[in-house]
Amino acid sequence: MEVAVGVEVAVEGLTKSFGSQRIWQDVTLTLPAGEVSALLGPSGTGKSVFLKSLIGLLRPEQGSIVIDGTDILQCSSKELYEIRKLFGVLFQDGALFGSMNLYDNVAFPLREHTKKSESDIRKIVMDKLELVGLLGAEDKLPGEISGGMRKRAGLARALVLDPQIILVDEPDSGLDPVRTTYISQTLIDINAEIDATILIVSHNINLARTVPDNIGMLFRRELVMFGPREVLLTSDEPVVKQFLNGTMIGPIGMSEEKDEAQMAHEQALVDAGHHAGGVEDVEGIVPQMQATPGMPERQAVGRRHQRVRQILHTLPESAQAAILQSYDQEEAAHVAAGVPAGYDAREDDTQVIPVYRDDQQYGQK
Ligand SMILES: Nc1ncnc2c1ncn2[C@@H]1O[C@H](COP(=O)(O)OP(=O)(O)OP(=O)(O)O)[C@@H](O)[C@H]1O
Repeated sequence: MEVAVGVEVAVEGLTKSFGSQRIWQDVTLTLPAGEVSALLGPSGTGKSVFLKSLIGLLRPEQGSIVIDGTDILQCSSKELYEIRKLFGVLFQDGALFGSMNLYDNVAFPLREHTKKSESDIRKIVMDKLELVGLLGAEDKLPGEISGGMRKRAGLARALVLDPQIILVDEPDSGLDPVRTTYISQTLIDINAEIDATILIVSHNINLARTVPDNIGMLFRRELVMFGPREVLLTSDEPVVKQFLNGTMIGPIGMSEEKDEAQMAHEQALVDAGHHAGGVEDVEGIVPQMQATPGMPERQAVGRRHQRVRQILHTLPESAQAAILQSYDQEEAAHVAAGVPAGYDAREDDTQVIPVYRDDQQYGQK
């Protein structure tokens, strides 16, 4: 089945400062077209700044961001305006207009950027409100609904122009774990349906381990790693390991920087039986969320597996074994669910995009 693939976002050597404060430097990564990626990192590492840079709301002083053949740091404001139409963005608080009801909020981009009739607009708005589970709430004002509903309304609005790239800033902030999972499911379903390229910024471990195809990690002003979930979830890189397990043991401290003495002290406490926090017992490759039954097969999974198979031999042996085992389990689950065998065996799939240009993306600097 030929499915349109979303747009790749290629970031190279990106550096951003505010005055003398360096936020991050030399960030290089490619968001593979049509896949879901997540950018993680402790609070304050500049994840939101990165997201805003991708749509040209903030201007990094060095590097390039190439979207659909255009470097948005070099292009004219007219070209940037066109590129922005490819995006749908969900900001942390939903960024709704407080004086407009949900219907008008969601209809806003259609009225602003298209010449569609009000009856066409109604169809699209109701469709998106249904997708995020807000049918019946169209007349409510943002101030009258919960944070989770505001977030879902923000998502509906981000989707009305059929974006090819969807940016989501902390979908979980202010939401309980169940609502967070519903939002995650919606994002996975949208990816299955329209193959959009999605970037989620978050520090939610659960989301990071179960939702994205690719994971990136910002720490101490650097992109520590960026690559397929299988690679990050089996990584021995201390920052990645600590973050994905949410423990106190590792380089990340309360105030981000931690010295050797502090690390040794904490390790000694844990060796003596103190609980380091976190969820260590579920290390490794946990199953990824799947599209809701009845949705199209998520094409991103096959493309990602193909890419990982190409670099498998470069990974530690234990990681290779864990990855192959996880693929076998996924395949078995699919067969059990009635999906035809061979779903991942697309060695000759011409849709696979050679995305990665250097080893840095896998943290092998
Ligand atoms: N417009 C701005 N002007 C000056 N400094 C800014 C601006 N926007 C962000 N910063 C600074 O950049 C740093 C990174 O902020 P950012 O919000 O991107 O972090 P984050 O990783 O998203 O954090 P969190 O997970 O807590 O939301 C912070 O020190 C912040 O104060």
